[in-house]
Amino acid sequence: MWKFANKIRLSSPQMILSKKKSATSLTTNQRSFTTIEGHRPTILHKRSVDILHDPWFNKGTAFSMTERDRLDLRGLLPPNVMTYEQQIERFMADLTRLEVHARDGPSDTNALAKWRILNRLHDRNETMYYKVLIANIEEYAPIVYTPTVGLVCQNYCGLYRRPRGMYFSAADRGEMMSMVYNWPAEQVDMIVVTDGSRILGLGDLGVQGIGIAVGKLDIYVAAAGINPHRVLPVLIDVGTNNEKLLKDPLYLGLQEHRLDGEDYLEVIDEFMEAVFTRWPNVIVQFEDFQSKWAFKLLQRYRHNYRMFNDDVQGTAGVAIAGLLGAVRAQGRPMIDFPKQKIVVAGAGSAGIGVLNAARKTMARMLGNNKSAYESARSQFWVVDAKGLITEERDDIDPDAHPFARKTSEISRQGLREGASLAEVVRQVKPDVLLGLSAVGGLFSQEVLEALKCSTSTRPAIFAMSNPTKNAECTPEDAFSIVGDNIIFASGSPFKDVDLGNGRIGHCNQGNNMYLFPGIGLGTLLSGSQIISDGMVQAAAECLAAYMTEEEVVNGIIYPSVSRIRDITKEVAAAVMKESIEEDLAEGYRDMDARELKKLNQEEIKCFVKNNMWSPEYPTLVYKD
Ligand SMILES: NC(=O)C1=CN([C@@H]2O[C@H](COP(=O)(O)OP(=O)(O)OC[C@H]3O[C@@H](n4cnc5c(N)ncnc54)[C@H](O)[C@@H]3O)[C@@H](O)[C@H]2O)C=CC1
Ligand SMILES: CC(=O)C(=O)O
Ligand SMILES: [Mg+2]
Repeated sequence: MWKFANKIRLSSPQMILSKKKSATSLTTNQRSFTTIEGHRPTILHKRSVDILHDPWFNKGTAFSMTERDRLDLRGLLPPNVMTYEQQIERFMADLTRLEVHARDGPSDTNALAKWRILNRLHDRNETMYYKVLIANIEEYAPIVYTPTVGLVCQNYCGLYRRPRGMYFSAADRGEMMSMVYNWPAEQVDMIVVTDGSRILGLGDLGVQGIGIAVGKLDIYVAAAGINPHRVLPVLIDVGTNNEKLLKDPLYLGLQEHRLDGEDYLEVIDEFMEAVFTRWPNVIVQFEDFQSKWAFKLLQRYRHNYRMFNDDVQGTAGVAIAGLLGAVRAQGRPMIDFPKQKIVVAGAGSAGIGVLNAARKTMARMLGNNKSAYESARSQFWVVDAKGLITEERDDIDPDAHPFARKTSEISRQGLREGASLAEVVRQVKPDVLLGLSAVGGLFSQEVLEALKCSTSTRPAIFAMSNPTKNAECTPEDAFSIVGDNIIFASGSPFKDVDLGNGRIGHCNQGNNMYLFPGIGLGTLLSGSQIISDGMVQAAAECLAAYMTEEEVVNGIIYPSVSRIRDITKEVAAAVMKESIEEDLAEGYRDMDARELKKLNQEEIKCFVKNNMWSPEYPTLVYKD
């Protein structure tokens, strides 16, 4: 029997299959052994990701729940268990969709093919992957990040190959504290977590949203030099309200409607407790949670955990830097910012985040008192799906309430509750038109024509929604309709516009990628246990100050992506400095809080630079 057992230990399901096929040539004894063997388990000497990375044993999404528990795989795979047939169907569907994907892609028709090639390299050789990414960041950030990452998430169930990251689902309640130990890394510095409820401007993509967490962490490694062995993408699967995914037999997530209320909070609470128990110094970035939860979760956790919400806080910081750049581009000092009239289209997590931060920045410039705060409010007009938001609206969202225009004000301005964006722009003649609506083409010809009457010498257009097809307008339309003199920024990259006669209309990328890596790195290296408003503000001010006078006058208000590692280092140093000044810094490794306090600005920058990971092959030695 032991002899048999030893034989079986070396057997794989594939080997058993081949023995079965040639059963006719075996003796009766051997034949009956083969039949029994077919039902016997294959004994493994591996656990967890080592199994998933071994093509001999890997079953991918077909591991049953009991196997996942037995082999420490729970959480390492999408929650939906697939049959062999479904796996093949998914694979074949993906193969045949290849051409459609290429056509459906953004301006680069090969974008998805490039993503696949890069992804395969990522699976094979991380060092080489990040070397390629860092050296060609301008070319490949649009592939691993917006816009292509949006397409990847939309098609994730077809593209899914090797799992990357962890999945915590509503079905894992009560198990997360142990599941978290299935992740192979002893130390995790950075988690990006999403519940997939609002991926870029593409809506609820459920479990497929994990792609955005992977993409953001790629930027963390490339821009901030966070060690890739210490990052963890996480998808919390609480179901989906996307009816198409609920009906799709090949969908990899839970096929039930999203949890809500206390049930939802219980899941997120349990996840937070689990990851901070295993890795007390981890930083958690919340990403692409629908607005309904984005603010609530931020308030719930920000005072007790090292976390921030990128869409609310990172976007706000990037927008503030761009808005200040736009003031400078008009040839005015930044202190004139409180005089800017700003129309914002979109009052979700991103729009409201920007509005709150812009109002605070103005108020600080005006004296930081109650009247300054009130006066700053009157510089904003907010338009959402129902038009201009005023206090006359019945079901006004509490987060948008502070920006609802008063009836007396709007009647003076010839406006009304629900006025269209074009009407608002026509009447207000704003300095800035900023879109975070997720509605592609919202800045229509009519809206852009209306902006021609802006009272600004240099109107600014921020079409910040992602991915490319959700941008509120293209730079071509903006420059050709409003004029050559405008400032233009978009969330996803566009090419500069040729204005003729050797002149260029600069297309800036206004994306939170310029801040979140530095916020994360600065927090990590300071050892701050929370991320304060001051730290985020310091990051924004650093980005604003990064651009030279000459660049800004030429309409360049954000750095090129090729400089992202340098700007991230500066942002991280600014975040660290602020955390030291606020007495939040508890130190990192050998650098304790007292030592940190002794560092001057240059020394902080040097400390940051020295702690950024770079892709180099280490010398490897074997130790039992
Ligand atoms: N560039 C960047 O760094 C960032 C860009 N974003 C983008 O911002 C967009 C919005 O994100 P969230 O605020 O989280 O989404 P959300 O879904 O919470 O909010 C969208 C808002 O747009 C409004 N809206 C819808 N149709 C409209 C219309 N026709 N006119 C005016 N407003 C309209 C909605 O009423 C809602 O207030 C997404 O496309 C996202 O990709 C988000 C974060 C960062
Ligand atoms: C850039 C980003 O975070 C978003 O579009 O949601
Ligand atoms: Mg986001």
